[in-house]
Amino acid sequence: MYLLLTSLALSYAVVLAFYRLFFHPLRKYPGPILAALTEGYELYYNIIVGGGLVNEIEKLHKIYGPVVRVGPNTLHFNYPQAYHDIYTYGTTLVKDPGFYHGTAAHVRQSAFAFCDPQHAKIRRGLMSPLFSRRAVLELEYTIQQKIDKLLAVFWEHYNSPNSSVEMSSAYRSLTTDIITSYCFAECPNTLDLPDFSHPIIQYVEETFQDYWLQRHFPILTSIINNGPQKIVLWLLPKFKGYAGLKSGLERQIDKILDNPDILSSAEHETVYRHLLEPKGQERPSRTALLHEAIVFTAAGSDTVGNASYVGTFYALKYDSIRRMLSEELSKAWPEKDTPLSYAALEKLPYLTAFIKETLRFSVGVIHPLPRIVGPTTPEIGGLKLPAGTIVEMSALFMHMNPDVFPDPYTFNPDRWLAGETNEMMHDFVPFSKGSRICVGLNLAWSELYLIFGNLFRKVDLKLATDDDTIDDFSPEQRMDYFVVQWRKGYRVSVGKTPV
Ligand code: HEM
Repeated sequence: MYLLLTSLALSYAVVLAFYRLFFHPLRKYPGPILAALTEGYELYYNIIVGGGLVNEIEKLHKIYGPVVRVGPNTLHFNYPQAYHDIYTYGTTLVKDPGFYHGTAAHVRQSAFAFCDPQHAKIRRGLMSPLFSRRAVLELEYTIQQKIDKLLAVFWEHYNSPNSSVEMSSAYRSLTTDIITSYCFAECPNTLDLPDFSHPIIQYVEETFQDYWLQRHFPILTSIINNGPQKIVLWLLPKFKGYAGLKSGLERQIDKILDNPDILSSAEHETVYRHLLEPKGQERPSRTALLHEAIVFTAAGSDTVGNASYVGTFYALKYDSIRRMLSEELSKAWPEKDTPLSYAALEKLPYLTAFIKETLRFSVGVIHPLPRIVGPTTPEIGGLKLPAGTIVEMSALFMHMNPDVFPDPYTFNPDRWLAGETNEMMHDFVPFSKGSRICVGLNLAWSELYLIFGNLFRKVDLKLATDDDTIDDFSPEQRMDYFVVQWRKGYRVSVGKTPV
């Protein structure tokens, strides 16, 4: 019996391999044979190498050209027209369920994980009023309050010449408190821990690191959610972060469901209020509320935290950048103890160029975002592809395209100030494009203006270097866990600006 089953399985594998290599509609596209044969190629770079897929794809494009078969049924592109086609043909291309239902298995009922464009549109419609520019302008005080708190921690705990701040955790604590206050009118007060060691910071980082296990073994998420917690976490300790994040948010949601009046007494509008009072639509379930809350906490903190972290590094590494920021801010903001609004900061040309360069360079969501070609999808980058083909292009390849951004691996805000920037703006896609563009982009912009504005106006930061300090956010340092993570980090010393 075993012999029969084994020979059947082997025959199936041989026939499948033969089909994928010689009869598959993508057979004419170049790429490594192993990638054409099996999804194991992607698994190897995601899990065994550990966040290595984007770097590998970069190498593959150098060998095979602008279109590479990176999986049995997947093409990765490396030219702007293809990116624009994939992400703007709206509902004719959908998010790939094979990818999103695995990677986002822990948040299956969130807008982020919905692959059906209609479902995503309805859910996004419920939440988007909280993320409109108007709402962001009304609630910017929630951002300013947390920045003030970070600065107070700096003055109180890091004002001696021998102390230094680990900036990744500091920024992630700040952005966690911001996003949770903004979305839920309640936050874990991670900034109350002056060494920035609140467990939620680690939980979020670990949750992203679990993405590839979930992507390739989606059953793990069911086991973690439904099995006895202690045993499961003993067997799968990597998922402790996710379990911690989830249980904290569950407590918050249960409190609200038990006593919905809490929402009307909250300091300001919250995402729960929008979700629980849908006009003419079905109210999302407890699980859906939880899944949205996890997405907001993770997506809202990691991405802005990463951008702040990378941008600050270059402002400190290159004195000219730091000087330009300080001078512009001092002129526009003479009374630094009176807050300056986001609307005023937005008008500053150098700060704006610096933030654009930061978003270009830091590529927060670095993984290619896979979409499935539908029967009515027009050509992608000039190619007519069969329905069912998975197409993708990482934003990294847009932002590091030397034809549009000369010398792309140099951090250079001046590129945004020298003459015509239309072409760069067209290919500047930190938040993706089209119907699945980032929900939180208005909030992200305002956070970055307020964070950089306040820090470079009020704090005299200096890089505190040692052997472990990163010297460049270069390809060798980056890891692709859907979001970008870095192998090395940096610390800073803190002082007050003179006036
Ligand atoms: C610099 C900061 C940010 C960057 C670079 C960024 C980038 C992105 C990108 C590229 C996507 C598309 C993902 C995909 O198609 O799979 C996305 C989606 C999303 N982002 Fe952001 N994001 C940022 C900040 C935020 C913030 C502050 C929030 C706050 C709530 C947020 C919430 C979301 C949500 C809910 C989605 C899913 C949208 C959907 O699938 O329809 N993001 N983001």
